[in-house]
Amino acid sequence: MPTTVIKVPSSSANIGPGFDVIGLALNLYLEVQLTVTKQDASTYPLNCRITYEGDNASSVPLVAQDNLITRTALYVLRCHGIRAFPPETHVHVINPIPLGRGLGSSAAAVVAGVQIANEVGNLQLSKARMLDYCLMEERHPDNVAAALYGGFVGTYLNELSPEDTERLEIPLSEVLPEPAGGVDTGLQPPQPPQNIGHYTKFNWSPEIKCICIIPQFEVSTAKAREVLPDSYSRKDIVFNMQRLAVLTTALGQSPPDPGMIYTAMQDKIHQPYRRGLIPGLTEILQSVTPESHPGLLGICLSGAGPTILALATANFDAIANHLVSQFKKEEITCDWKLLELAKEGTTVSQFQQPTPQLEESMTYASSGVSIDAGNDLVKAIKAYTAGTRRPGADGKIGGFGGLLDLEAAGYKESPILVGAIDGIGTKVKIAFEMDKHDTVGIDLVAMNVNDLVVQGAEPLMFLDYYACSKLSVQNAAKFVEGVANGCKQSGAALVGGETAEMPGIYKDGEYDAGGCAIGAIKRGTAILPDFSAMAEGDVLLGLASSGVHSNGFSLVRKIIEKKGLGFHDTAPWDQSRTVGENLLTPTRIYVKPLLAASRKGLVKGMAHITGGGLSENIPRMLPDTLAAELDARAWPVPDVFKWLKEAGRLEDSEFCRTFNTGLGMVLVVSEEKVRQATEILQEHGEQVYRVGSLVKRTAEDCTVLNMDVWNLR
Ligand SMILES: Nc1ncnc2c1ncn2[C@@H]1O[C@H](COP(=O)(O)OP(=O)(O)O)[C@@H](O)[C@H]1O
Ligand SMILES: N[C@@H](CCOP(=O)(O)O)C(=O)O
Repeated sequence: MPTTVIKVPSSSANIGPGFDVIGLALNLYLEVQLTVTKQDASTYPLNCRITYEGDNASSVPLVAQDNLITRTALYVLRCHGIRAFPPETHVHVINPIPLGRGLGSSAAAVVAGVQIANEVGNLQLSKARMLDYCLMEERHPDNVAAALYGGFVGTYLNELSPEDTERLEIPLSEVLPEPAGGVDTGLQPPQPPQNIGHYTKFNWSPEIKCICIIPQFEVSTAKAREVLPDSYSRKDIVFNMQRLAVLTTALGQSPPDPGMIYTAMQDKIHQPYRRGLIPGLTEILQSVTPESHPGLLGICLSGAGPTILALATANFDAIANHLVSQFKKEEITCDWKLLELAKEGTTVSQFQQPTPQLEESMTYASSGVSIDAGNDLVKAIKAYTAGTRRPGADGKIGGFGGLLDLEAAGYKESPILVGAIDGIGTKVKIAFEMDKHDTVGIDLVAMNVNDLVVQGAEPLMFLDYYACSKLSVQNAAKFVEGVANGCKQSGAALVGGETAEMPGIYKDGEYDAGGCAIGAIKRGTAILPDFSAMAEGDVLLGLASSGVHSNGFSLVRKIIEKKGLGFHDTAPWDQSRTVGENLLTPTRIYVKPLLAASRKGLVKGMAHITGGGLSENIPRMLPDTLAAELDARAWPVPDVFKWLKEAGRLEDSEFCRTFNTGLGMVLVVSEEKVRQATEILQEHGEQVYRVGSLVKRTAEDCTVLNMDVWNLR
């Protein structure tokens, strides 16, 4: 039996000066699971069974003619000559939107009701017509337009003909079957006029997040409208219109301008009159400014209150904690939520529930693992893997194992095989935050193939492992696109992988990834590092990194958080990109240049600078008798590292034990081969620095001289 899932976003209306005009859909959703069993009769009134979980569950009526959601559905059905729900309709509501707090719970309920009628009555209503029905009930268009269409919207109501105006102004009790009115009331309720309201969507800057401070008491919107005057002075109207015109554009600009937005969010039309309903309102609104709380853009009452909406780009906890403590002075307890714009409005989707007999016999899918999604993914990524074919491997996937013909790959004599396995650590978290999944696969390949190539091995094949809670074919396919991209850069064929759906292990929307590369070294060629060839006085060459690469991200995220930055904020060290975009820069893959140099016998050893930074990785390529001595003045430290070092107050030694500091690879080359090695590497696009030399080992295995240059600005 199919279940229809209707998801309606919450909304914040007015945003200061836009009383009854602007609405902002937010990513906190009312969900209705709707099932019609198609049996002959039902024992429930109007054939409708309601179950409810969520805010105020104990006080929400569970009778079809009383509950706002089903009453609305009934009104729409009756306008179409359908008196009751089809037997038996089960409406299961999951509602995290707090009721009566100014977050559009009633608008969400009304929109859900209209959608339910559209589904069970097969009415095929357009969204514009649904808006008419919604407006027969919620007479202000701001919340319902946002809930229905999503985004940041501006709305107006049309001037209607006198008859239509009369219809629209019919009191609610005459429109809807009144709770106590029984089955015959509202038999022929008034149809809504056509095109009661219009809306448009404004841009919304992706940096802006919505801090909602939700006091633990209700203010009914109806009551909060009763306190408003019937007319206003021209001065007050002009005050609001001036701000409103600026605000709708200012909130779409990137980066948003706090100075402009803070003033543009002020209001003289509703907030001053509602302060009697919300203790301390005026003082609380005035208690924060962009100067006192950097990151804040503006503050206002959300809808009719009592929720306070603070728009901000950073410092969310500090702003929220301050506002919660202001309410505390009035002895009011609050919750708070950090919400974001819900771009999409109401969505309707279907899922097939197991039939009653099948409910007994469980399926793999019922436990949360979808074989079909896995198959869809394999289809989606076939083209990517095919793009990685190379001599010896056809880049096809789907077999039990991935094959590679060594002879066809150019290894006539049995070679030395080298294997590497690695992950990308918590860099994936930034991919989740940015909803950008096509580059972390490159990082995964880089971490493995860079480890192979430092031994002198040519990467030949790669296999990846992607584990998640629920498979998003789209995200996983993007991830594999990145893996294939990395494979192409390093000449390895992507011969297989594993996608694991493990409900309960990972958080929704998150995943982890690992990968394994196999490479080969021709028999007779040096396996690196070549300890016996290394000598005091050998030169250390460094190759520039592309940024943080894939290590140290737990520390990076901590520093970003400590500085109150979000991943969508402009990077303080790179004004052209956001923090997240900059940090997602893929790890550089050094395979082709390093193979070119090592195959010419120009390199004695190479160190891939990963977790452990310079200090821990360089000694891994050295014999016990030799140590590395680097001069920190010899290579430029990228701006991202300068910022991280200062923002995290990192000690020099900690800095070079955690990060690559600008060098992704360090090579040992004899003095006479430095020029040739440098030329070959530069021809392959590398930036090469002479960063130090090998010295006799005493106590330290790696010393970096002149680290104080890292602290000069
Ligand atoms: N999901 C729901 N189911 C039933 N009734 C609801 C639901 N959501 C809202 N309501 C009704 O709407 C009232 C709140 O509406 P309103 O005063 O406009 O506040 P809000 O700012 O939350 O929209 C609730 O007290 C309740 O009667
Ligand atoms: N423009 C309306 C908005 C009411 O929003 P709600 O979320 O409190 O229902 C008003 O200010 O009255």
